[in-house]
Amino acid sequence: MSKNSSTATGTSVSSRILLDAVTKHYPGQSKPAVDGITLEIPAGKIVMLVGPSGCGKTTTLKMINRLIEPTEGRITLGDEDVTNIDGDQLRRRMGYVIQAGGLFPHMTVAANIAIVPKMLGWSKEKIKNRVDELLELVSLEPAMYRDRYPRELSGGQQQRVGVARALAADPPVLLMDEPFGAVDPITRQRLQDELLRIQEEVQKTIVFVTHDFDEAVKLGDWIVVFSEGAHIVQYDTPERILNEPASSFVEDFIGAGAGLKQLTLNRVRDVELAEAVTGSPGEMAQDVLARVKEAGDGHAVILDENRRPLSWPSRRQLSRLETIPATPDAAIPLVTQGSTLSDALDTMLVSSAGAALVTDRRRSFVGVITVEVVMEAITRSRKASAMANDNDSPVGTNTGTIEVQGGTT
Ligand SMILES: Nc1ncnc2c1ncn2[C@@H]1O[C@H](COP(=O)(O)OP(=O)(O)OP(=O)(O)O)[C@@H](O)[C@H]1O
Repeated sequence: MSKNSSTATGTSVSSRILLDAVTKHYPGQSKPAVDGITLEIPAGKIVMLVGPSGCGKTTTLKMINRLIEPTEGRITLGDEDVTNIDGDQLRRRMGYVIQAGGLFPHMTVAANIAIVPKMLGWSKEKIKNRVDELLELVSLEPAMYRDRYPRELSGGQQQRVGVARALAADPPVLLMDEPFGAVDPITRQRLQDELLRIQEEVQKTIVFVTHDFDEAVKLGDWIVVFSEGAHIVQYDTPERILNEPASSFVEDFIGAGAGLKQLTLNRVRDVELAEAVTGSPGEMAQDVLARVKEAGDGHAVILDENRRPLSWPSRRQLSRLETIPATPDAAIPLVTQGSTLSDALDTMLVSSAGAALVTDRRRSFVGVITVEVVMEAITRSRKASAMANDNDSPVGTNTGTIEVQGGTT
């Protein structure tokens, strides 16, 4: 549901973007890289641009913030034609995130995030508060990270700072070009989950380029499948693209296992979790073991004082302990309520536990998800016809100027 109103981190109103018969012809190229595209990006939604290499995704994205000038056509943001306004000014209103965050190596994390607010002449106090607020938003402890340099961060942390920087001046639009392309699959999964959580709070209009169809299904409210020349082969919801691919081109692009990909559409919070016996550090292990036996369980979840999972010992491990240690076990399979069932399944398979611990937004324990529950969900989503209401489908064609329909949302 898009809210389109004031947000948790600012007061800007999201805006619809419209590319109206936009063409990009690079000098010396025989064919246009983008061929007369008309594309509506609804306000407050995530629209994913996917397609084979060289089909014109990045060119389309960069024309929106005028890093690339269109050869023909018009682009509007809300009611405003932005084709002729100053490019620098426009880019302050559109956050831009690229692979590896694109951070300036000689500037601290705080200085990187503060670039646009400084240009806008904010006071030192306001900038400092905003930097800390954004670091919190992207799950980086401000006191620990604000004075570090990019080289002192992991790839995933750099990417988070990149997102924080793009959000700094609370722009209505975020443009993201393969932002998670350079990180390992587990970090990528976390960053995707975080983006979805942040989007729940900030409700931006997001255009996101990716090579990865699974990423498109997971993040997109809408997906545009391009062929060469940014020709729109299908512009639809992830459900409908999976269930009713418009052509064999789209089918090939989806690849094998469309049924399994449906799992990307369901989240852990949508399924029933199992309860678990819990224990605390310092308790007698035999007391915890007795509770595990009484409940007929195989394991106990050890929680810290904030109910965050520390470890997940089995009966056998408990029987070897005297008191429960406070040592965290980095290898326990953990997912959040916002994780997709597909990611949950991956986590379980990697850990071979056949189950994973589920935490909420504050990382507190809420229950256990099992492989059985995920398998049931696969059966259910196969049966469910994913016929979403298509009245609100945004416009996407390559056939010339469209009539602009009602308002900015
Ligand atoms: N500066 C340029 N000059 C000439 N041709 C270009 C330029 N930039 C891109 N192109 C061409 O335009 C087409 C579209 O490129 P674009 O980078 O938009 O594709 P893409 O879909 O983002 O590709 P990828 O997924 O590989 O990043 C390609 O054929 C590319 O070779």
